[in-house]
Amino acid sequence: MSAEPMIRIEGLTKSFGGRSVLQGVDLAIPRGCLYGLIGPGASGKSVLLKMITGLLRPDGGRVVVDGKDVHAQSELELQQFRLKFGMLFQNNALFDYMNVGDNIAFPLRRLNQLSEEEIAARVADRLRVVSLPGFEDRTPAGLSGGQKKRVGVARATITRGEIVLYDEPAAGLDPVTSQRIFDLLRREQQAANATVVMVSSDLDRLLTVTDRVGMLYRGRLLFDGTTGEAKASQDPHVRQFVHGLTDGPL
Ligand SMILES: Nc1ncnc2c1ncn2[C@@H]1O[C@H](COP(=O)(O)OP(=O)(O)OP(=O)(O)O)[C@@H](O)[C@H]1O
Repeated sequence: MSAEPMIRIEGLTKSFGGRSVLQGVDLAIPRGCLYGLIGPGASGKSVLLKMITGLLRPDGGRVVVDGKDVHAQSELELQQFRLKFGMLFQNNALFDYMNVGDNIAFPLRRLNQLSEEEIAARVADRLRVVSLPGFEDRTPAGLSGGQKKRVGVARATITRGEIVLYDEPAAGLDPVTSQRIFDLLRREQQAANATVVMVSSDLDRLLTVTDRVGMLYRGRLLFDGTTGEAKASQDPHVRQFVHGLTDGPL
């Protein structure tokens, strides 16, 4: 890991309709790190992910990704910049009118760099990695929830983006399938040495794969540290949240 973080967030603020969501968030995510972003519902985790990609503009502060001030870019530059990312967003459903292969190939075709043969080979490789070999011609409607998520992972990693963002990658899945998804994301992150930011409310499983963890609470980053430090934290908010305790300040 080099000294300059892949993602540097400084004094980030955001309000919606007069309601403050982020109140000065500072955060540095090292290169090659799998970073888990946690916090109670509506604490701004998804908002923060969207700001990292430039999909949402902050009211104040800066997001610097790979040395570039994200929100100082023009819309055209931003479109180019977003190609750096793989993304699996919470409601980022698959396109029902496309088969599985075309869904996975979609971000790669937008790059417009590879031949159809190369794209087909990459899609087949991704499907093998997510244990769905030969699923190219299937329709998303005919897949289970877990299979859809795995196709989503295949799509998020097909461009070999240096940065991959996952918002609730295993929501709604059974415990075994969830753990398999987290293990898969970890393997992929390590194989590509990617910088990954992952939001998940499934803390038990999330913390089996993270290097570092940040907790958002009341508009601020209440905690930032290694996974071990998060588990051992004596801060009453962090402790209650990480261990899922009913008694405490939350
Ligand atoms: N585009 C928007 N317009 C108005 N309000 C928004 C918008 N996006 C987010 N919000 C509000 O910002 C707050 C934070 O939302 P966000 O989705 O980031 O929470 P979260 O921490 O990801 O929550 P959860 O764990 O419940 O998904 C919420 O109160 C939400 O209603």
